[in-house]
Amino acid sequence: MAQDKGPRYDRWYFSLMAPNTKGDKFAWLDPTSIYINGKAYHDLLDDLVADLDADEIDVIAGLDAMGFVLAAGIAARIGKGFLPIRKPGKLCVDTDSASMTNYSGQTQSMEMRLPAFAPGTRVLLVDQWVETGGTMHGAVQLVEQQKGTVAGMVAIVMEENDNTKSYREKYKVVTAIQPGTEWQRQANAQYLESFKTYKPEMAFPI
Ligand SMILES: O=P(O)(O)OC[C@H]1O[C@H](OP(=O)(O)OP(=O)(O)O)[C@H](O)[C@@H]1O
Repeated sequence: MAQDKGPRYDRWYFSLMAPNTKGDKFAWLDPTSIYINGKAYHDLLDDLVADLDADEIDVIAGLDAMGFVLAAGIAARIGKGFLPIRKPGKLCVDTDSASMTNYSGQTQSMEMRLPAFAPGTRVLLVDQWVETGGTMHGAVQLVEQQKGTVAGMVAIVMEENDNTKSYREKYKVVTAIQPGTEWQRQANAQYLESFKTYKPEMAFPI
């Protein structure tokens, strides 16, 4: 029997996200379990693509590493190209660099090929998850350094804080978990009630 998606504010695939079992050095959850299951991954892409206007986007930038998975999926769905924004030292071509501090508290750089696009190009930024917003800040800098325009931001969720509030005010932000919902509240608290019943088998592909 086909899995019912559930309402937009309470999609079934949200509860496939896995809790951290490795402690403080790691992110508090792992959304990649969604990607294992074809129905879940495509229901997620359906939700993200539904709120995008392809006519307002020239290229989809994915943030290293797991942002690549969603960015490439969205690019394929809406017929756009894919631009990787990478962690440092990965690209073997000329690069621009931007500094950012993420949830771990460490300041790192991010890199994008130079040049990547013509001035005025509209770039959609896609990441898996936005916690502090630091990684997105690095990506915004890279786009603006090459005189591109940020066409919007996409993630499974954007936790709510001062950084991300400014993103919602300034850009079109599309998230699977939407503001004002119980799932958003739990994401802000960095604990999902679904962790209590989560089992890896729930995401198995068959
Ligand atoms: O909003 P922030 O505090 O910057 O955190 C969000 C970033 O952290 C996670 O990636 P991570 O750097 O752990 O790398 P990964 O994609 O390789 O798992 C996530 O996918 C974002 O890229």
